Amino acid sequence: MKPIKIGIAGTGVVASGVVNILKRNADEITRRAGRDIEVIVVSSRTRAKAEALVGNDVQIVNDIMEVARHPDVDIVVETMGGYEPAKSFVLEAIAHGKHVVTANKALLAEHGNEIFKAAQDKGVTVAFEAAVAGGIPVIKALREGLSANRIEWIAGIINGTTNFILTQMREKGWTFADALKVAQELGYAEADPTFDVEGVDAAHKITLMSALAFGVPIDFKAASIEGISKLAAADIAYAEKFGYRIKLLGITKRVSNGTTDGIELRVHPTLIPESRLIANVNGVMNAVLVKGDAVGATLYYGAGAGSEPTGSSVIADLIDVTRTITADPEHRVPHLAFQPDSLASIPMLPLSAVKTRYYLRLTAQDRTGVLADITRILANHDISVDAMLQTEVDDATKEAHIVIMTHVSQESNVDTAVSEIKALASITGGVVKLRVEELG
Ligand SMILES: NC(=O)C1=CN([C@@H]2O[C@H](COP(=O)(O)OP(=O)(O)OC[C@H]3O[C@@H](n4cnc5c(N)ncnc54)[C@H](OP(=O)(O)O)[C@@H]3O)[C@@H](O)[C@H]2O)C=CC1
Ligand SMILES: N[C@@H](CCO)C(=O)O
Repeated sequence: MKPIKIGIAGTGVVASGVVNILKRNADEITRRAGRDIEVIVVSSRTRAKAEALVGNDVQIVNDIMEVARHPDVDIVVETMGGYEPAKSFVLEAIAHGKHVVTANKALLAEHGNEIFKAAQDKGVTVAFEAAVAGGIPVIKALREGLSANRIEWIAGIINGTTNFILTQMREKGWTFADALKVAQELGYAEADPTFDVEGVDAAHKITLMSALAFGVPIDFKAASIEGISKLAAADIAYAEKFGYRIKLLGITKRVSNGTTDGIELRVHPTLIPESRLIANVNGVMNAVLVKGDAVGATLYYGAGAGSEPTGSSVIADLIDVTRTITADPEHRVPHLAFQPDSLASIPMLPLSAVKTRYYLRLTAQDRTGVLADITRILANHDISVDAMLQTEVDDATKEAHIVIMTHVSQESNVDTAVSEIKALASITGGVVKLRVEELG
């Protein structure tokens, strides 16, 4: 059979992984795909960079649209990142009847509904395994392996950069800034690393997984997002005293009971019992826990970023698309796991509706009655205390830290209680509030 012809936009970290693996594992890939997969054109604004990657036998163009419109290309690979020109490039390629493989979660979280609709209308596929959790085939698991299940929840460490930073800070005492710099040097971070550290990248990924899990349209605006930039080393240490590790988690949950029906979609630093496997996922590694009603909890683990791990996912998509390229579009796996005319309209729940356990850290003056005031306020808002610790009073400031672990409480009640606690004269600093997930 004649080779499948590929055009790649971008010559960066991910594109390099794709090109290098395609060269190194050409035989294995052909045996799996049933035909050769051949890169025939790449775009680059720096010709020398592209030549160093693909040599002289591959066409190199300056204008990405030449890749999108190339008459011989069957599948385009979008590895530029960002919203534009990536969106125009992908839509142009679809309009020209090309299948698309992309690693761009930002693009799909913001514009995926429009892009998948355009692809469906044109009868082409947009594949995006590399967009979520780097080298871990979790999109495949959600779309295919778990398709018998009602998915109950997903919780994942889905940003390699922040997990790398948290690990280096905890294990090696690195500063946040140093750890981020190394993550950038290793090619893990986004072009704008605030997407990583402020939780936006994880929110893009959990938004895509939420749509796949629950059969709803992609709704990035519904995500509540909190990153790790304000996380204090003191809270990492106190959490450990209670037997917990702090990880940046993306969480999506279907809540369906007598009083609430909807989907939670959130990213925030989270306390996880240190006995859980996922609490021990370190460095750039990612892990995604998926709870299905039939299968129970399943865990997917692997490198969440980096050139070849991400290239591995891109090529898996290339092979998948190659295998189905001649299939009737109706018989391909739907983009969002559910048939496009079967997407449901389920409300997205606000953060105030979340019910979980909470970690609170207060800085208080050493005054009689302060603990009584705090516990009275918590009790008034239906929040019961599971455990508490108080540090020794600092001689200089006459302040101590009070750390409280609550039982399951409602976020809106906790927020009201926190405002009242902050207003107490004896509370001198802010109140740190972190969520706890048992993930049992
Ligand atoms: N790095 C990683 O570990 C992972 C990255 N991803 C995603 O993969 C995508 C690419 O990431 P990565 O490879 O790290 O990014 P890089 O910055 O390393 O590479 C991006 C490439 O895209 C090209 N490019 C960027 N902007 C433009 C533009 N305006 N016009 C034309 N070409 C452009 C550049 O090519 P040139 O300079 O040659 O023109 C550059 O080589 C992103 O969506 C990212 O989120 C997903 C999973 C993991
Ligand atoms: N910046 C992302 C790349 C992989 O999506 C991360 O660190 O996880």
